Amino acid sequence: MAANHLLSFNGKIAIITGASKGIGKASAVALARLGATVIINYSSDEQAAQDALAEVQRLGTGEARIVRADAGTIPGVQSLVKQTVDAYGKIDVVISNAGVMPMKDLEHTTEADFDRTFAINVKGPYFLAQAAAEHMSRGSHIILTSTTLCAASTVMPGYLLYNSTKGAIEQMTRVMSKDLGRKGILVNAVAPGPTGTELFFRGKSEEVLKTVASFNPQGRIGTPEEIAETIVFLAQSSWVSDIGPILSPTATEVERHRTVEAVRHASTTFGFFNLVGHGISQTQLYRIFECSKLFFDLPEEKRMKVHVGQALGRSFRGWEPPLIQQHHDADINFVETFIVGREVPADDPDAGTFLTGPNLWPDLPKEKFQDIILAYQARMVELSHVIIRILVQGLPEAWGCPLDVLDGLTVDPAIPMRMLHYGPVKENNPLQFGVAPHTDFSAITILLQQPGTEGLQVWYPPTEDWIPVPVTEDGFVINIGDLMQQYTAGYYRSARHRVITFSEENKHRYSVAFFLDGNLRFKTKALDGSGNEIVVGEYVYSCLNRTLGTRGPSL
Ligand SMILES: O=C(O)CCC(=O)C(=O)O
Ligand SMILES: [Fe+2]
Repeated sequence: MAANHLLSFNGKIAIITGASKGIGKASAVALARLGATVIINYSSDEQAAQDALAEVQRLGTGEARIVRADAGTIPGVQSLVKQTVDAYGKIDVVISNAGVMPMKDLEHTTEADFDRTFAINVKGPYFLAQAAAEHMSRGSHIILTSTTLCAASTVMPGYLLYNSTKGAIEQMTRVMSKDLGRKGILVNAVAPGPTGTELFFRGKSEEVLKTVASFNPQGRIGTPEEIAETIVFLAQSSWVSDIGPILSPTATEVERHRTVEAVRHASTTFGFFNLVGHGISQTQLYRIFECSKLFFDLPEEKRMKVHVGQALGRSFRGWEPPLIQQHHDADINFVETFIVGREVPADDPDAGTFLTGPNLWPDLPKEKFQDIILAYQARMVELSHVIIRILVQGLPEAWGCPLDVLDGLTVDPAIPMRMLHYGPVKENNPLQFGVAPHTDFSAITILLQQPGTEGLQVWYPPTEDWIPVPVTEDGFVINIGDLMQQYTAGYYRSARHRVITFSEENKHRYSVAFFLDGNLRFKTKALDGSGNEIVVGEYVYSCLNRTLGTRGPSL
């Protein structure tokens, strides 16, 4: 599993401009080390490109090829894209790294200097993004290169022209991320400070280098490898987090740290991520859908026997027909649900209290239904414990949270699990949702989507867009719920999401949403120390009551 994680760029195609030297070369090597196929673009130094190619090939992990093209011209970037797509059929990562750094102040800039510098540093990246975007799918990345103005601006008038181009790149990044965000392509920029590349050393005296190094908080000039690490981080698919290294006893600290970082990044940015590397076999995973089908195929009178109204007291479990739970008065939710909770015997003193009690089991063979569902549920409790700990490790260090700070959540937890069935919806009515826009009340939700179906979408505020959440084979969708957002004072985002299953075909969709609400008596303040204590039971009760409207069972 650890090895698998190390090769997290397996099958990914990355174009890197100006990759024969410096930061571009270091990025090509770093990505190839993780399994990527790298397109090493260069414009003039054939020997350096061959050396970079050889270095990548020596790794024996990723593939590579060199492509000569002038990354500062439109025909150049178009040819680069064409050669890549002809060979590999797609592009996953574009790193616009090629650049020039002439020393030109206002007085000494000629029109030719201006045009050439803007062509390589701005025009090339602009049109490369344009040419590449149509071959890039959701979750792919474009990374542009800016520059950092450290401390009090260290930029001397001599770099007026160069820094003008980098200013353009920064604005381009902001707006292009919105433009391409609509297609799910992520656009970022790295802004290295003084970095020890050949381009940087050119024309600088020892003395100048010393002065520049002193501007850096660490008193030294950075290395291309350090910048490449950031580029690799940005190029990682933010939707997918592999928790293999957390579960594997042989994984290194670096690998574990990478998982924590990926989860932290996704949870602060989207509030959603795909989780793989959980170690649960495909057979065990997908058997739960056979249970769903068995149940929802039962005739209505058999489903009625386990109607939520039959559940003991306020334990809230059993069959919930469509239309009960509503998030807004006007919306219609076309989903029916079979709810299973933690099995608490009827003679337990707490049985019948909120979310606590025995499950209602329909007239189906125990070994084909109940046993499989409870085994799945047990795995989800274990998995939720692992995820909670990863999330705790991703919290700001300044909060000083011990690893087990939220462990109490997973002790005898309230775990309503909704086995969901969306019948065919053929009418395209904007108010007709599988599930209307909402956030979950839970700490976290572990969702399993049926392969081959679609419909789940998440709201992404920066681009004000609903983004489809793809089904990852063998993967879970994890989302941060309201309770976790409260605990982390908003550091992790509880993201709005919805389900739309409208389709011309007669399509059913099944999914299973496991909500870790947590131990109902567990209480803590927000982990940054702010606010009042939150008691899980009280919190979830108030959230649930809000959405049930007048049609829900009284709790
Ligand atoms: O079915 C799904 O994919 C999501 C369901 C959901 O968001 C929910 O039940 O809270
Ligand atoms: Fe949800």
